[in-house]
Amino acid sequence: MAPQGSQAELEFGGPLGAAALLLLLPATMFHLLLVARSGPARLLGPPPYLPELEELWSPWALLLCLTWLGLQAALYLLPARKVAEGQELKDKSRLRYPINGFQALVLTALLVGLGVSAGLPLSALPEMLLPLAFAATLTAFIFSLLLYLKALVAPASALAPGGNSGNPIYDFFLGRELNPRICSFDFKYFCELRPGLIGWVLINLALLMQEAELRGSPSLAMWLVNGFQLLYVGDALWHEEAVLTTMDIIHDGFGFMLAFGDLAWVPFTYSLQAQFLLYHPEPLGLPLASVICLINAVGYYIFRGANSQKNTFRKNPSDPRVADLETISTATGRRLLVSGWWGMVRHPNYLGDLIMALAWSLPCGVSHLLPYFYLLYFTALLVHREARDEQQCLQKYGLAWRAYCRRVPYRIVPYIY
Ligand SMILES: NC(=O)C1=CN([C@@H]2O[C@H](COP(=O)(O)OP(=O)(O)OC[C@H]3O[C@@H](n4cnc5c(N)ncnc54)[C@H](OP(=O)(O)O)[C@@H]3O)[C@@H](O)[C@H]2O)C=CC1
Ligand SMILES: CC(C)CCC[C@@H](C)[C@H]1CC=C2C3=C(CC[C@@]21C)[C@@]1(C)CC[C@H](O)C(C)(C)[C@@H]1CC3
Repeated sequence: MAPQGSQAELEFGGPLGAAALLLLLPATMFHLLLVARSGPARLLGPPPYLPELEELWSPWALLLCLTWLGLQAALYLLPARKVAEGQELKDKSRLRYPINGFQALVLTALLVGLGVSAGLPLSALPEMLLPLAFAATLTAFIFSLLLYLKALVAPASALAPGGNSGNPIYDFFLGRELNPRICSFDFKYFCELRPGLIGWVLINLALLMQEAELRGSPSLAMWLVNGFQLLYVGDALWHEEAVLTTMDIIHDGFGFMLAFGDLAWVPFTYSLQAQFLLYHPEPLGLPLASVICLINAVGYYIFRGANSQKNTFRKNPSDPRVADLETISTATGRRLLVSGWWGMVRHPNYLGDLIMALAWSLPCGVSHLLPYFYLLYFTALLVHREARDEQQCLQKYGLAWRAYCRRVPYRIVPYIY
């Protein structure tokens, strides 16, 4: 049995690490936003200047940010094509989740399309990125504070395995409650997939439109970055149910890390390549563009194949698509796949995701390190995530997990790592 509450091993360097990340993550996001629009675009140098509060704070940006959250919340509440059940909780119950994320994406696209044809100046959005990021950070901070307070009155069975150390900074950062809800509105599930991911592709689109205004038409590089990332977001929302088996939903509490990650970090840093291209146009020929498309397709094939194989297997191990795969039994009754994608490395889905991350940076050329920030950050995130997952699986499956590790020795990249 995993240790709970204050006895659980502290992650992210404990309270000190959490306090440092509380400051470092927003600072990095603002650094990237400032550097992307500067001439030298130096990832590792100092920011071109330090913005004054007037440049960051705008009541209009806050209003826009809250309207966006309100719109996505309204779309979340619309009737869903399906209601899915989550994994079994400590008290043996299962929560229910609406599966209508893709519908929200399509309806948002329709609304934005209507707005633009009625004169909505979407291409003005890139000029507002700094105050919008500030408003999103402020919203995430206040929201996390409310979540922390809400958890004070939550029953012990509703608390996450981590995030309840008793140290307020650590617990605020990691999140105390596992699935904070008001009635059937699940805040973590809502934030993980909707406002941030859809916001990200909307920012990308606005950058594409501004490039078209500036240069007559969007560049091929900008089309590729927009297309690849739209595919990624569309795929996440199409396979929305799969998020119910991720570490974030099953294990992590909902605190500043995920609230800031979902609402601010994803839309404003994941759109970095498109931001870079607006200010640093990169000529791209068709032969190189085709190679980059091929890299993205290979990454997507591995990512989707691996994620779908595991989800199908976890939902129904006798499904004909996975029934022939080799498995090993564990003491919990759940089995582990040891052939197919999951027999190649222990995290084939991470490998596919990383290959796609490379394809998103390549259209920006190799003259700057900045567009490769996502690839570097993502490698660090996935290596750390893999180690956390490994720890959790060892606790869950014990000897069977060790047998799996012997059978499949590489973690993410075959024969390398
Ligand atoms: N773009 C981004 O910023 C991010 C993207 N991601 C992506 O999210 C996706 C989900 O990632 P994440 O939640 O970290 O982890 P995974 O989807 O890899 O899930 C890990 C879990 O899968 C199960 N599992 C592991 N090995 C096996 C096996 N051999 N057979 C069957 N089940 C197995 C275990 O849970 P159990 O046995 O309990 O089912 C384990 O805890 C990934 O594709 C990742 O790339 C993740 C983070 C950030
Ligand atoms: C701000 C910090 C550095 C950490 C925050 C991490 C979060 C940004 C990520 C944690 C797990 C995520 C996932 C996705 C987006 C990023 C975050 C929230 C995901 C929704 C992206 C789309 C994928 O298809 C997915 C598998 C659904 C992802 C699930 C995990």
